[in-house]
Amino acid sequence: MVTPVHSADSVRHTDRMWDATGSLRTAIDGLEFLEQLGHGTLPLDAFRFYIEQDRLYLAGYTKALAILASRAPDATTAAFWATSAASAVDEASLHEQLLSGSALPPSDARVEHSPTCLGYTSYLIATAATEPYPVAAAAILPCFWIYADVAARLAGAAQDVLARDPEHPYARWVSTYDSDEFRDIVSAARTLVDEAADGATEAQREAMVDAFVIATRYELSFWDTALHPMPWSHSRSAVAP
Ligand SMILES: Cc1ncc(CO)c(N)n1
Repeated sequence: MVTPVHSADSVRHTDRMWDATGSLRTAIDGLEFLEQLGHGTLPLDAFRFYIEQDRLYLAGYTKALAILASRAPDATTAAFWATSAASAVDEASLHEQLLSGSALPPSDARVEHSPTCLGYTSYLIATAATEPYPVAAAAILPCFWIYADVAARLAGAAQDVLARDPEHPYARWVSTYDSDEFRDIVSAARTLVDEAADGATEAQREAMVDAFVIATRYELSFWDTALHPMPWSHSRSAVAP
């Protein structure tokens, strides 16, 4: 029997990637933003800022997924990433509805990427375009997995919010990501990343862990900076007429 190169143990490479983010995930679990989101006590303007940034994020994420699709090893894998790109557009239209509806305070300020949002989307697009396919796939995985993990934990608290107000925008956020449908997608994405790891070199497998850690750090920062903004050191108005 031919033994595959990496079958010396049965630990999935995505488990190793997950374990490497242990301390970041502990920090995510303790985020005030998520605690308040789950309990419905998050200030509406912080949620609006998050949704505005996430709309910009989703535009970049869609492109990163489309690039990843073009680099996939076979048509089925390409179709999975391309379908995810299309789903991100649907997700963005939900954001659009939220922002134009009356649930959130109106804002006429011109929205530009926060440093975290621009850093994250630029990182995903650059990695999808220029890194080996297994590393590019690993970088995109936290977007799926961390969201499902967080939403599952927030679901209990959100039940209470939903019971009080079935239309609450925060409850809708949790139910989008804490769903069987989304869990199945996360599981399929994980399988594809494990398959990519099976065919990767040892150096690429290490780079996969690094990419997963970097993207998880951005996930943490994305929520954190919605409540505790880390704006550009100079605003646009300081340089533009
Ligand atoms: C920052 C971020 N990561 C992941 C998702 C899930 O698509 C999202 N909407 N936003």
